Amino acid sequence: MLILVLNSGSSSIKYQVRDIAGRNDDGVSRNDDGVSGDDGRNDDGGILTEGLIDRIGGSDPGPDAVADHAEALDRIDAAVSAVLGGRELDAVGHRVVHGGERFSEPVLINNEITRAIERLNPLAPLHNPANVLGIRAIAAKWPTLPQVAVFDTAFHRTLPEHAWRYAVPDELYSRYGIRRYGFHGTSVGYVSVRAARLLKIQPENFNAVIAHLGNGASVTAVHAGKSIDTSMGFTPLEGLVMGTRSGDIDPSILIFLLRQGLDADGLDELLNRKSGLAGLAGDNDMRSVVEAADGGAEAAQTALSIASYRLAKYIGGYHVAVGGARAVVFTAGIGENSWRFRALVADRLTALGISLDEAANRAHSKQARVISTPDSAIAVLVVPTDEERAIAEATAAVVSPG
Ligand SMILES: Nc1ncnc2c1ncn2[C@@H]1O[C@H](COP(=O)(O)OP(=O)(O)O)[C@@H](O)[C@H]1O
Ligand SMILES: CC(=O)OP(=O)(O)O
Ligand SMILES: [Mg+2]
Repeated sequence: MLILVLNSGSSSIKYQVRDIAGRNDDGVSRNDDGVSGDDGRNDDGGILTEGLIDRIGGSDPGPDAVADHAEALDRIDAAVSAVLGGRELDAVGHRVVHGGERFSEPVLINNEITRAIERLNPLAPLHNPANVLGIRAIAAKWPTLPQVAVFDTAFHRTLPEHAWRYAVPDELYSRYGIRRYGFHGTSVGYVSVRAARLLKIQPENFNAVIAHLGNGASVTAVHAGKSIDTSMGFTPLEGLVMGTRSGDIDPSILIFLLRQGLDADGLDELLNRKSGLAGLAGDNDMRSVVEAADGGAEAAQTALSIASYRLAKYIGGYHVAVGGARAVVFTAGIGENSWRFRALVADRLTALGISLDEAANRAHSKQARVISTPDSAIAVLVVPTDEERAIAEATAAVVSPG
């Protein structure tokens, strides 16, 4: 079964065409939890083509600059047509960031579902609009092709009420659905299973803190394999310091700024697009921020310090929430690639008895691996995420169940 997966992030679209049946023909079985192999190994079987179009709408207009998600989709269409060579796609699986209260499982998309996803746009302003654009572009091009939505929020449906409810009158929840939803769930669920297997722990017995650090960043407390708390909330703005998002701030700051004359759009722009690393250091890309910090730029050094401190505080809290984590796991763009940022975070966790193996932390690798010393009280892992794979398998299951 040929599945095209579209993963529209805020600054990038990752795409992949996977042959799900081909993988099974190769003798690799699909496990119930959607992760093949029991040793944390990355199994790349079945990928026909894949690509990443990043720095969409970025500030530096290079020769390969991509203006927006629509232009990115045109490029993807050309690349995919070239490898299909006359074969036809069986389905498209979309990463959809916000599923609201309604969607807790992957669903087959129709016009009504697309409109429901679109109605959630205000709750994920950097993401759902891009997701909807992708769904409509595919429907226009291949009107009969089944499309499936796989939601970032679904993995967090296990949050207990003390974690999902905000301390505000119930009307805000009952009338507007204001609660913690949590995001990056497809990634965190996948990474959690792989991390557990790497440590030879049954995934359903695994307690861990998982940090998904991309342009958007969140950290999740996993207890017995399930999400019990997570740093993103009603929208993907709460929690950690991100590329362009502030993460946690005192809500009174919004009230103060409203009274100063800033309107809702202005606040949205300020906190979702002009804050985080971009607001502190003038650049949303971790590579540039680390480079600037190394070059002596104080604003970049301060930005790294604030971001690593914020994450370390959450890790300490979630270690308590899960009743003692067996592992702290880093994943996504920054988590997988920035040894500098991992070291800054780990340096703040010595009170938990965490110690990094410096050489292992610095080593370049695409493999899931342990980067702590053997005597570290909690194992520290880098586990590459594979949202596309998880989405392809969920899509296949919806399109041809059983
Ligand atoms: N080699 C690297 N070193 C440091 N940071 C990196 C590296 N590669 C990617 N990143 C960072 O990863 C982030 C993007 O992560 P990604 O998971 O692709 O984000 P998203 O899916 O939200 O677009 C950016 O901040 C980028 O700078
Ligand atoms: C939910 C979210 O922030 O996603 P991303 O990290 O892809 O921007
Ligand atoms: Mg991402």
